[in-house]
Amino acid sequence: MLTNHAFLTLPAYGQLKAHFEATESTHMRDLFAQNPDRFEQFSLRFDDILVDFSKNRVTAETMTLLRQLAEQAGLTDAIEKMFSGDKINGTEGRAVLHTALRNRANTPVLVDGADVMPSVNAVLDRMKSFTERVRSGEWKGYSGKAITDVVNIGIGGSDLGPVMVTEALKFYASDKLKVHFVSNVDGVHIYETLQLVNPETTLFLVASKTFTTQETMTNANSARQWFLDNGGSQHDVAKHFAALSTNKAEVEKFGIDTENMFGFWDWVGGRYSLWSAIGLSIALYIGFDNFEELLAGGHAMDNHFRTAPLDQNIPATLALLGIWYNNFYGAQSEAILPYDQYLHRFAAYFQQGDMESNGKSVDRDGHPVAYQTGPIIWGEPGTNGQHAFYQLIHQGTKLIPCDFIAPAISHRPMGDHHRMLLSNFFAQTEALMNGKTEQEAADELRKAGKSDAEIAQVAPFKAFSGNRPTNSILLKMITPYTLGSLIAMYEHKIFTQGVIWNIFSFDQWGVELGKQLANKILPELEADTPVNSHDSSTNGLINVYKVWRKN
Ligand SMILES: O=P(O)(O)OC[C@H]1O[C@](O)(CO)[C@@H](O)[C@@H]1O
Repeated sequence: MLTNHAFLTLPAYGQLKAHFEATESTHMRDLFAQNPDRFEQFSLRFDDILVDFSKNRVTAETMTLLRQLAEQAGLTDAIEKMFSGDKINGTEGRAVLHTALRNRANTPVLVDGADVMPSVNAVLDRMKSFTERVRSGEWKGYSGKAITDVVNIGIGGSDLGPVMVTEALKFYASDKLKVHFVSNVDGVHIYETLQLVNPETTLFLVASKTFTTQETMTNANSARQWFLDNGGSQHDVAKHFAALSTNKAEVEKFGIDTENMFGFWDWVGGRYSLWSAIGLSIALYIGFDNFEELLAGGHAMDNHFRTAPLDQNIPATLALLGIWYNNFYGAQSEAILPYDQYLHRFAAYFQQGDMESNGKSVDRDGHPVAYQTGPIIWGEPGTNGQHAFYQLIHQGTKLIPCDFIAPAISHRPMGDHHRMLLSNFFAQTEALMNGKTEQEAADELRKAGKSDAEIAQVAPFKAFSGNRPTNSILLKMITPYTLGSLIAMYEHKIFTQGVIWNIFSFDQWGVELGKQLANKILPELEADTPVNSHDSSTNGLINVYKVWRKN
């Protein structure tokens, strides 16, 4: 278990508070003017990833104090505990070992005294041979045809990771196999997906750690019914349905041949499971070699996180910067802005990764926290975001630290597109940092021939305060390996913050209450008789629904 501490009483917290008060009004423009080496001093490289954090409201002293905060919170010890299989998920009594899933060094990792690596490798071997059989066409559907479409049915961590990675690595995909994802219990999702596929050539992957999740089981049942109604027989289900789960009993109950079950373990959190059997849709889509590259990239970042000193440690640095804004500047959110269309689901993926992990308000002793924990994560790919919400980032009243992510080389070089995209990537962080003074705005207007009256009227609106923090994460190219490293980098950032805030990052009790209430309401929706067992709002809504659904 992790060592507990009181975040607000860590000596470095008090020092940071005083440092914040003394430096809050410093403008990054001045920091850059004073220090020509700022980029070298405040950027880190890892393989083909450059993390430039120089456009943050920090000095060398800020970073030193933040690192002291991490040390005082026991980060080094916590990292070792996670990697070595300690049961750091305290409320569920579980180890947290997604790192073992990508442990390409194959060094033993012990849980309750037993090495998990042989089981990890055995599942990977089965995934490999299954992937090869499906991709080569050797695996046949019931009418003897090869598989052309894979439909992954899952939700949350059993969906978002595979969706994000298959989109991000589309360049590596085979054109013989399409992937589709069904997550929402809204029948529209499965209906529309089934319109696109043929039962003879479709493989359904039912992806659920627990195999009890309402949305997934409902969609899986509808998919099986559709399969049976459209030419498949009960006997043929084995050729068209596979399960990715930890729950063998429920898989059997559903009727999936356990030969077609790819297992994982309770020490894999749902939102950290793309590296496990949950990644089968990824392996099928991009091939097993590429899936292994993804694992290798994640493993390389694990080694970096575990061994690099704090001043060289990329995930820890990003985590500390996040804490600086979250706990001292009072920033409520962080934006993730990938300048790469293939990464268009990256922010959505880390909405779950971060918000389900660190959206907690009770510390590891079970006491309410008296400080802010996990931020709101949001974002869209650049340049679309620029034409939607960047106005608020540039000139709104809120401080929104942003991560800008871009590859130097595009997989699809089309004319000048990539250069234009990157000119926006570079320009935005420069603009957010520098801003534009009212005087500069007035000078521009004067040059454009505006009168003094016009200038006085318009210049205030054309001024930008700047001093808005950004990290620039420049990758050489989005390959399976770099993507693996990038994902692991964010995972460890989230972990580091959870350690410093003294919260449990690997449970998610907050999603339970809504599930329980939905289960209570579901039978109440059957009859047309009005309900009166809830508050007046809930009763009112249900009763209007009961009237309206009749038309
Ligand atoms: O894989 P399962 O068990 O279907 O769970 C799906 C998702 O539901 C949650 O438990 C809660 O949203 C997530 O953590 C998880 O990723």
